[in-house]
Amino acid sequence: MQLIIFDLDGTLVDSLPDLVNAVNAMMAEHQRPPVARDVVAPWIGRGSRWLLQQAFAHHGIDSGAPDFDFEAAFARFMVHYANHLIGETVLYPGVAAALAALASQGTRMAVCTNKPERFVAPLLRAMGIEPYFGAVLGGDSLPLRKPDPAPLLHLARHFGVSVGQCLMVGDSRHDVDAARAAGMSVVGVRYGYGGDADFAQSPPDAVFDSLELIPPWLARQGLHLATARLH
Ligand SMILES: O=C(O)COP(=O)(O)O
Ligand SMILES: [Mg+2]
Repeated sequence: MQLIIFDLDGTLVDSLPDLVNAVNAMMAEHQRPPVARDVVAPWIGRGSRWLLQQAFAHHGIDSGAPDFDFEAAFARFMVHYANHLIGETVLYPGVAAALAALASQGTRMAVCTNKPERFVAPLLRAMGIEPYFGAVLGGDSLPLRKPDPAPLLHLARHFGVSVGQCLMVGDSRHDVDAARAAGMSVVGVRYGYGGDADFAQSPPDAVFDSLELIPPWLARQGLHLATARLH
């Protein structure tokens, strides 16, 4: 693989506690009780607007109603998330080691997340992994976001590689759907927010419990391809 494109939330970082803190700061502003982490988890992966809409809907608030100022609420949510960006967020086990192993093999890497772009570089920097990535796209970097293939195709073009030379790594069906639509290979991580339920709907080529299993899997794939070429 020439380029590995990583999803962020649920794949590289466990940002659920901070996203929940931001959601619940919003709920408090709207006189609603906090939402539990396991309720919020499946709402992550389709972008911040969708996450906020789900939280309002959970408490019976129609954020699409004509008299509801969703843009004002979204702006408040962005302020809360900026305040909670790196409070409790951590790298998943094995991420640092896997990125180091891939970088040492000369693999180029990028991040494609639906999280708003302004948060992505500060978060990667705080986690100590920013230097690994040659490009980063957020959910508002382009007119279309995952599951649309546009950001993945944009990254392939940016690096000057074909889609057949790209691997997407993600935790949700939106990652799988985007990769399939782009014509890229895709593997899933089971520990994130989509999990087996998402992968049953949109099956990746392989599913792993740790990113550390990806470099040896890639090596085996390379071996298989080489063997196939010999025959
Ligand atoms: O939905 C989000 O805001 C982020 O999601 P992603 O990093 O999993 O794309
Ligand atoms: Mg994700």
